[in-house]
Formats: sequence, C-alpha cells, structure tokens
Amino acid sequence: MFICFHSELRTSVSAASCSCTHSSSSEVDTRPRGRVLRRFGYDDDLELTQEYLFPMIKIPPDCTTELNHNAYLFLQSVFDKHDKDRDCALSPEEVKDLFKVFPYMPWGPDVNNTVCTNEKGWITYQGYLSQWTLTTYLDVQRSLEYLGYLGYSIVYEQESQAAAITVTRNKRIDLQKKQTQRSVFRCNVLGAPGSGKSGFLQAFLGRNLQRQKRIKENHKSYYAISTTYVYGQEKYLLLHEVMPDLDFLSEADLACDVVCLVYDVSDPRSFEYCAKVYKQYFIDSKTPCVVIAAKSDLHEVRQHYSLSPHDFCRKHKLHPPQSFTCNTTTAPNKDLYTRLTTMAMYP
Ligand SMILES: Nc1nc2c(ncn2[C@@H]2O[C@H](COP(=O)(O)OP(=O)(O)OP(=O)(O)O)[C@@H](O)[C@H]2O)c(=O)[nH]1
Repeated sequence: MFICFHSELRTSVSAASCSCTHSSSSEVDTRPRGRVLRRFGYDDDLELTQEYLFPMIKIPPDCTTELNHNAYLFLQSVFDKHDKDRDCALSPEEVKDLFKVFPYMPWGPDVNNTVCTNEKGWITYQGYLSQWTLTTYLDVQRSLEYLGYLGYSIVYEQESQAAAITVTRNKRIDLQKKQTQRSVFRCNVLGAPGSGKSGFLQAFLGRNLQRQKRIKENHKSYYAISTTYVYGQEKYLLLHEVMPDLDFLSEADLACDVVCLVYDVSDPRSFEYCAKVYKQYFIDSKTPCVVIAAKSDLHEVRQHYSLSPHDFCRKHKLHPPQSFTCNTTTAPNKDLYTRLTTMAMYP
C-alpha cells in the first residue's frame, strides 16, 4: 500500500489542484495540504525536495555503509509486492513496475551481471537485496535517494532515510579487537589482461564459462556481489575487478578487505603482473592477499618469472596459489569465496 505512495500522492494531489483551479481561490485553503505535502518531502511545485532525497549522513574515514535490519524488511516488502507471479525473481516487467515511482530507471542491464539471477536471467530475491547492499556500500547517497522515492522514512515514521543506514565502526578498531560487526566485505581482484578476472567474478554468481559467454560486452559488470556463510553467519562478499593498468591504480582501487591476484596458468607472462602488483602495493600492507591460479582446467606452463608462483608465495608468507576454474559443467565451486570472506573478516 505504501510502495507507490509517491505516485499515488502525486496523482491525488494533481487531481485536487486541478479541481481547485475551477473554484474561486478564496474558497480554497491550501495551507494544511501544503504542510502535509512537505511532511512527505514535496515542495510547492510537487517535486521531492533535495533535503528529503539527500539527507545528511556523516561517514568518517575507514567506515563503511550498510543497510540495517529494518531497511532489509522494507525492501523485502517492496519485492514481495512486485513479485506478482511469486517465482522469487523479478521479470523485466516486474522491475519496471517496482521502479515506476522513480523519475529515471536506476538499474541498467549490467545489474543482471552483478548479482545472482535465475535460469531466465531475472534478478532473484537474493540478487535484488545484493544490489541494494552494493549501492549502499559504494554510494550511500544514491541508496538514500532511492529509499526516498520508495517512501521508506514515511512507512517507518523516521526523520529521514538515513535511519535505514548503519555506519560501521572504524576498520582499525575491528583490527585491534580482532572482531567485526560488519556484514559487507570488499575483495579487489587484480590481474593481467585476459588472466580470468571476469570469469572469477561471474563464477561467484554461479555461472560457468559456457553461461558467461552469453554476456554481451556492453552488459558486462566490474562488480559481483553475493552472500557466503562464515561460521554460520551470512555475509556479503563484494568482488571488484580492477582495471589492469598498473600505472593508474588509485587508492580506491587498492582499498579493500582482501585482495585476489589472478594469473592464468596457461599464459607464461601472466604471473609477473601479480608479483609486480604485490611488491609495489601490498608487500607492506595489512590487507590479506591471495594468489589465484586461474583456468586450472588448461595445461599449466612455466611462468617467465624469477620465482615460481609457489616459491613466490612461500617467500612472502602467502597461502599457496589457489587453483580455480570456471570451465565446469555445473555451477563453479564456492568454497574459495567463503575462504576469501573469512580472510576479509579475520585478516
Ligand atoms: N579454459 C578456461 N578459460 C577461461 C576461464 N576463465 C576465463 N577463461 C577465458 O579466458 C578469456 C579471458 O577471461 P576473462 O575472465 O575475460 O579475463 P579478464 O582478466 O577479465 O580479462 P580483461 O577484462 O580483458 O582484463 C576469455 O576468453 C574466457 O573465456 C577458465 O576457467 N578456463
């Protein structure tokens, strides 16, 4: 009932103001209505105000942003309302309907390659929550805006949408105390061009190589997010494929909870990139690093580097290279992603 709140309100108010134009202006007292509209975030032109859509929220350094329990409950009710056929996934029409109160379509086709989808390629319930989690983590202002269009603060009678957000405590305190309350962990994936980074991201969404080949180039995503279970707790792991240009790695490309350095076992030149990145950026950092020996279904060749990947890892006290392939007949194995989340939680 609340979900289309804004569109319904707009319609009824437009109708009301239309009928008002036919009556003499002295008969109409618009003040109470004005107050009601302002309470629901509208200005005199029936536009949602900037203050309503973008409430202030302070994010101190080394803190991240997550949705809280009430926000997930709210999003669940939005999903349930729009999943008309009850198949636990949103068809393209259902997605359109869900966002019809927005002034623009917030999700492009890349979202279907960022989160879990069903066999028809439709975003599942879990995928839908994952996308909200991703937006909240990467761009909390956008999430607040979206929750504003859906009327979150009105439904939950909160001062603003900011009540939907948990700002986590500083990561350095987590590290000191060796425990964390966070539920979203970021893993940056680095590797030479063509080493298998996208394959590694898509495999987390349960897609093998054959399925990945159906993804159109312009629908590709550099993010993948889904859940894993660590000691019985559900956590989100957010994978981010970083552009391989070594000279352009920004601080944002490097800031994360765990790093994957991917090389292609069949390409003798690919490990050198991992070794360089590690030595240049991570050798003195506290961020855990994992070397991924990708395309392990292919014939392994000797790497053109002074140390073999195994010896390199031993020398730098890293875990041995983790074999990985997405060239499987069924959905690729998820154990590695659970290990990554565990390392991110307990570095
Ligand atoms: N045999 C095999 N081929 C793979 C595997 N993973 C990826 N490939 C193939 O290797 C090629 C490159 O893989 P990508 O995952 O696109 O590599 P990338 O590192 O993301 O490449 P860029 O984004 O161009 O840097 C593609 O043609 C994939 O089909 C795998 O596990 N086994």
